[in-house]
Amino acid sequence: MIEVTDIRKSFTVRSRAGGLRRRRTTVRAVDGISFTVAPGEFVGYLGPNGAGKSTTIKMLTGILSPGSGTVRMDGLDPSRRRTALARRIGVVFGQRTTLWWDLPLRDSLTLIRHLYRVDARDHRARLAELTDLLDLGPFLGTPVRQLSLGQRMRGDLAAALLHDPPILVLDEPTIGLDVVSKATVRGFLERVNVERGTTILLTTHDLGDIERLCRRVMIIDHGRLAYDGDLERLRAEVAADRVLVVDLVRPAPPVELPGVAVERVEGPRQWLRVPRGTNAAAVVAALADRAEIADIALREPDIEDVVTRLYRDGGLIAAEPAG
Ligand SMILES: Nc1ncnc2c1ncn2[C@@H]1O[C@H](COP(=O)(O)OP(=O)(O)OP(=O)(O)O)[C@@H](O)[C@H]1O
Repeated sequence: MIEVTDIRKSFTVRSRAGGLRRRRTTVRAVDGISFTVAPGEFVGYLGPNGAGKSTTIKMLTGILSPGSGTVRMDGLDPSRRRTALARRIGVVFGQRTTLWWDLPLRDSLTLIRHLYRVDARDHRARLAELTDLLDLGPFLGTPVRQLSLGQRMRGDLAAALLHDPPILVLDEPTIGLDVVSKATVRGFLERVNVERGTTILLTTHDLGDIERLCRRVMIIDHGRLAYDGDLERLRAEVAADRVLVVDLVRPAPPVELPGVAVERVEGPRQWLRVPRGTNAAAVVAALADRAEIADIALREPDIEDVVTRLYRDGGLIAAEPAG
């Protein structure tokens, strides 16, 4: 169980304000966030760059203390009980590894057994299981520095789960992975969640991760929760529109078509928002009557669109408990 109550964290940033003068500004990285993740839930944590995701994750894992508010991970306060917490949670940061760079993967995993004081027999059984699920066998003897990104990520997942923690926190676990490695990692995470009942909080920019794995999503922007609820409801209410990216032969004023809003114009390129229920082919045909088209592409909404739209429209969907 993860319980977060009104956490906040600000950073003071110094910048040059011209000449020798320096300006201090305060960045409210996390600005009053509350949520609960029940045991066995698999929740996606999304938001645009700089929204406050990593800062939240750092507070959940005890790397940073909240400026105010409380965090309880399986009942523990992460910033005060880091050692006890380490045995109850697994953490994976896609951008860096917890493995020892020069050691073969197997030795890294053995060291982790000692760190977490896992019983030797339990360790053997768990390692065998994880080796099988993540197909680690072919590279257990390879030094971590020689592993591909996908292999290393599988090694990191094994390291995070060797001590069988009830909670797993993942920060961009599929970043940079190819399609096959992504599928392996996603399939593995799904099994861990379903078969072991592990509670998982997943931060990602990859909507594919979310679609495959999470029923509930939380979206953060400017340090606040903009949405907390069902993925399907979010898609239906917010991400309904698609965007037609049109390259005209010559720059032109924003095209006027019924029901279609021009979002952006850059030289000959225009971005047209096509609402759900509007036939994109009919829009293209109407457009072709008015202007000469050089190229056209239809873009499905991605996470950034969803978040941008949530804010552009000003009407945040009220946060609601998962259900
Ligand atoms: N140590 C720090 N010192 C100063 N400012 C920081 C620090 N860490 C984060 N910030 C600022 O806090 C805000 C939130 O950053 P955070 O890393 O939590 O965002 P994020 O959602 O994880 O972004 P990304 O998707 O780019 O990883 C940003 O404006 C960032 O510049």
